[in-house]
Amino acid sequence: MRIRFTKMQGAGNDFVVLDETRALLQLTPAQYRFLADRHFGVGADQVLSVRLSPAPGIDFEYVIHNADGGEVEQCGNGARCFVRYVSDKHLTDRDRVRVKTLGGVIEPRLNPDGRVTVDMGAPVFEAGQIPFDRAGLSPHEAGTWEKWTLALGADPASPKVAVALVSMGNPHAVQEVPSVDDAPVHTVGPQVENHPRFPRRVNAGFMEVVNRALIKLRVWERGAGETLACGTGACAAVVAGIRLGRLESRVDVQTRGGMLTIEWNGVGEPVLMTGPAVTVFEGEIEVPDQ
Ligand SMILES: N[C@H](CCC[C@H](N)C(=O)O)C(=O)O
Repeated sequence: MRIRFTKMQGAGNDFVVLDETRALLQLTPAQYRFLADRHFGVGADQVLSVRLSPAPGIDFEYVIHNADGGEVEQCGNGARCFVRYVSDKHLTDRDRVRVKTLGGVIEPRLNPDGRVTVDMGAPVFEAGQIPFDRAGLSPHEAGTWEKWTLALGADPASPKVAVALVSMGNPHAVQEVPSVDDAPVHTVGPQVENHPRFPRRVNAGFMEVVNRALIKLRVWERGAGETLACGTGACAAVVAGIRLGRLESRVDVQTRGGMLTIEWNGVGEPVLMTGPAVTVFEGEIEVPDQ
């Protein structure tokens, strides 16, 4: 099957964007993996599908697949690219749209300065909330949303990490580190991602607090590995830091791919994320029938 795609990136988190407003492509997980493959396909962290919505008051549906082919609830950097895409393709004449994802309704809007702000909705804290269900807990793991101790091995003497559990529609386990440059992202990241505490896996954030208005962040993403930036991960890290009294209500997040700005005014309030959204190139590719 030959399909057209648009390659986009938001702070270096990159995407294959598919226009499904006229017809659904009905791709398989293997075909999503092919599109995301950096050697045999286009190459991306996620594949984003743009669809119309039948629901009143909702303009579009936004379907997100990770590079491993799995469908997930939310993608923040992708949401900025989403509104840039529908505006550039004249699929809407408005700068602000309401978009339904598996993880809830979000509202991205184009700003005059070319950056994009997304109302990401309100965060959810682990309290037996989905997807932080309690299945698979071993006796020596326990805690509250802000300090959940994860044993990184079956042996009781194995190393442990303390994470803050925040859902932005998709699940995040954030730990504070003295330096993101020295953080064990590629060893501890996969261990947290695949920990039995998270039956649907989890995104593993590593946050360095520089001051009350600036953090550095690296994220080992569920289903994609370390990305240059993670929008929902930036939201989750800042929300955790604010609730723990470590950060102000407006924080710049320095990622390896660029700067994001997160604003949050407290529990029950929406998280606003602002950052770049760039179209890199358009293309066509023959996708194997799998
Ligand atoms: N890997 C994430 C989805 C993409 C999130 C990230 N790219 C973002 O910008 O929020 C998950 O499995 O929940």
